[in-house]
Amino acid sequence: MSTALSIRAINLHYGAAQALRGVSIDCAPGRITAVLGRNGVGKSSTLRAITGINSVSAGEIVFDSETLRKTPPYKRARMGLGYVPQGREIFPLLTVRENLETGFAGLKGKDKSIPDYIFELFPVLKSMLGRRGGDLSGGQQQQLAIGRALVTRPKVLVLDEPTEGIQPSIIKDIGRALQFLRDEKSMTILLVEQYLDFCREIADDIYVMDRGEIMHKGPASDLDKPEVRRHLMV
Ligand SMILES: Nc1ncnc2c1ncn2[C@@H]1O[C@H](COP(=O)(O)OP(=O)(O)OP(=O)(O)O)[C@@H](O)[C@H]1O
Repeated sequence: MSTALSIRAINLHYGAAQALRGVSIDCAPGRITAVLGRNGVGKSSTLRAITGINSVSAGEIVFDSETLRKTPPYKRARMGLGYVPQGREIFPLLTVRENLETGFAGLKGKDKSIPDYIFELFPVLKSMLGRRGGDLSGGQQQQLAIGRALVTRPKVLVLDEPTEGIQPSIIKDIGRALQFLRDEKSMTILLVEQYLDFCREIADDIYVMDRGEIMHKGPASDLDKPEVRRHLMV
């Protein structure tokens, strides 16, 4: 299988505590890969290893045929790795437009624009361009965080729990947006989630984590198997 992003047997430690144990994930181009697992099993740590925020203690991450070793997060972003962090992390005092423009940092002069399709996906951002990020609802902030990542023109989009704390109608909009990015923009998407129904609806491939390890990988339909759900029950 060809991959756009490949995580190979990574370990990650916080001091003496090991958070990831030999985690391997392959993201096929133009598909949505979802990583599921309960709280604290290592989903965010996996994404932070991919983006370079946290260093791995073993294994490797291959993106766009390049092995990322000490590559800092801003260089990974410039290479085309877009990241939507858990909790959104938008800038509350900047306007919506300014938040989106922070995505220009790694772009060449002629590319420094906000693609129109972002406003087609999330019309609310257009109507609120002059408002401060902090004035937006949680769901609107999530749309802004996704929009900001799209401004960077990512080849691979990585999202940490995009449905967390968000109302159902906006979850639907986000699901549709991710499917559009996959189907119309051939984007490769990796997301971590706890919301099973969302993953069953939009994901192609799933990985299930438990206590720092991958316990299962397969098609999204595997979410109906009792032995897979066992790892996800609280
Ligand atoms: N900065 C940190 N320092 C020390 N331990 C950490 C740190 N971040 C995470 N951990 C620990 O590493 C383990 C994995 O955490 P991680 O946040 O990756 O899990 P998660 O599956 O994303 O959970 P959640 O859904 O709650 O975000 C947990 O035991 C957590 O307590």
